[in-house]
Amino acid sequence: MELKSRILDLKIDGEKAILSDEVARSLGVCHGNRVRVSGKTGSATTFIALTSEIVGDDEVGLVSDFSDKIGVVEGDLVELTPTGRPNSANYVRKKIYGEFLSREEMFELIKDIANRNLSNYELSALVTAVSIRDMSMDEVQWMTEAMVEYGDSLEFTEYPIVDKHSIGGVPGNKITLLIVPIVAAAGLYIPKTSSRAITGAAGTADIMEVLAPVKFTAEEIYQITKQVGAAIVWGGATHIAPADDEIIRAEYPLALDPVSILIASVLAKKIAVGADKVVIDIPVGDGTKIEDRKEGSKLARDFIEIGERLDMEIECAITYGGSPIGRAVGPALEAREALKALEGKETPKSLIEKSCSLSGMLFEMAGTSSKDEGTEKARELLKNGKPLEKFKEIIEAQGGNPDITSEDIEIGQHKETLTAPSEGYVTSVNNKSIVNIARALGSPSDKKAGLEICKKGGDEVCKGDPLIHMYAEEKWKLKEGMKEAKKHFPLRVEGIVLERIPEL
Ligand SMILES: O=P(O)(O)OC[C@H]1O[C@H](OP(=O)(O)O)[C@H](O)[C@@H]1O
Ligand SMILES: Nc1ccnc(=O)[nH]1
Repeated sequence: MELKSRILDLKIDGEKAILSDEVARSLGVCHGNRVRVSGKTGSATTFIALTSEIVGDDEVGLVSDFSDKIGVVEGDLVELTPTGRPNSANYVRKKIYGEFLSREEMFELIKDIANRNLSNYELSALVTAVSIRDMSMDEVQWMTEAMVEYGDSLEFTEYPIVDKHSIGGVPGNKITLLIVPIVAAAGLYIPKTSSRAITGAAGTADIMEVLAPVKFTAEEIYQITKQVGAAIVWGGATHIAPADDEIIRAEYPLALDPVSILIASVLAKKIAVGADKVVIDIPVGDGTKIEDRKEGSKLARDFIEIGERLDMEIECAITYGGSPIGRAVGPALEAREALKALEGKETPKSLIEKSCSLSGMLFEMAGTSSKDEGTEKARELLKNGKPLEKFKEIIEAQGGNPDITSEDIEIGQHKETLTAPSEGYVTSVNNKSIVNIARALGSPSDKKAGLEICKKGGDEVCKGDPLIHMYAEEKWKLKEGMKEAKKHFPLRVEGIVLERIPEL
């Protein structure tokens, strides 16, 4: 069908051709189908979005980056031909029905994901299918290899290259901002790529972005690491394992992160940066991705097995994740808490302990400290301030301000406090409610939004004591955060006698 082009100066991922309902009906296509658009000098395939509000029945709206690509300008006539699904869409259907993919099929699937040939619907279906059906260890291995294959890699010549990664799922887990400078301060290379938030309120890339840019090419990450020994960047901005970030974009709105995709997601990034010694943090506990410790050990064994198959030494730390790490949740608040810890200021012990233990594991794996002495070495380093200096070097190398202090970090101007409804003891802090409140406040896209937990498990409270300070960049979001907190109260405050049997 021939249609007149209307160029739309928009930025949309995915659907780049906009049709009226009438045109879609006569072409026999619906929202999310694929269509080939051919102009005088070029042609390409894209997805369709429908709206009769923007385009007429003799027109096709083309998003400008797409029209540029095929050399079409406003008013040009273009030919539209509906195209079928790629083979890889059928592999998604296979996963829905619980079938296993061959190596070739997995590579084709991941290649199409990296090249954005699958629609958002198909990606969501894949994530949902794998959440229910899981994948075999062979499939996990092939997915990891394919993610690396269809992306850029770093090629270091000196080893070891160490790395750490958390599977996420526990709010406030800003430990990467401590571990990377601690480890690099001891002279090890650690080119750390992180994702943005997946199920949480702030991923490491979101937090680091408060202090410095995080979008770099693979070559730039290599150069920064050679220069200062470390980097903390967003994996999704590089062309490192690009399929991973495409999948994460489908996971985020569903708050789903199935473990088999998670293993591939984490390890592909580690392999692509050339890491040969890796520590994986597996937080377990109520409201995390892995609620049960046994399940955590099984995941650790799976990580180690895939690591062995791919020539990478992996050790896992099963860590306590039943309540948030530290007190701050949200990009700017977490950046401030991490910086405070590096500055040697008063910060929650659990944050320091977790960061030093995992850094210590890396020291022992790399052979820079003997067994059982790694954690102590990390503590000593932290005390003598070298990691703070190293962190400033990293910030500067990434284009941020190295002179920034924790006090300079701005927090959302709208503030409200959630107070204790009764006297008693805090018996638990609910991870999921904390994340939902922080997201309602605007985190992670509003960097200054988030919350500070004043009381944690075991703390005694009087009626009216502050429990959580909430911060937002916009007033209406503060109200949303408060509404969320009242709907699902994030802390349990109880008396020491929880129940009396028989009741009075
Ligand atoms: O949003 P949820 O799913 O909680 O966690 C995702 C976070 O966990 C990992 O942290 P790191 O890079 O090891 O610090 C990821 O890179 C990401 O930043
Ligand atoms: N699925 C994932 C969980 C945590 N980190 C990642 O990079 N990916």
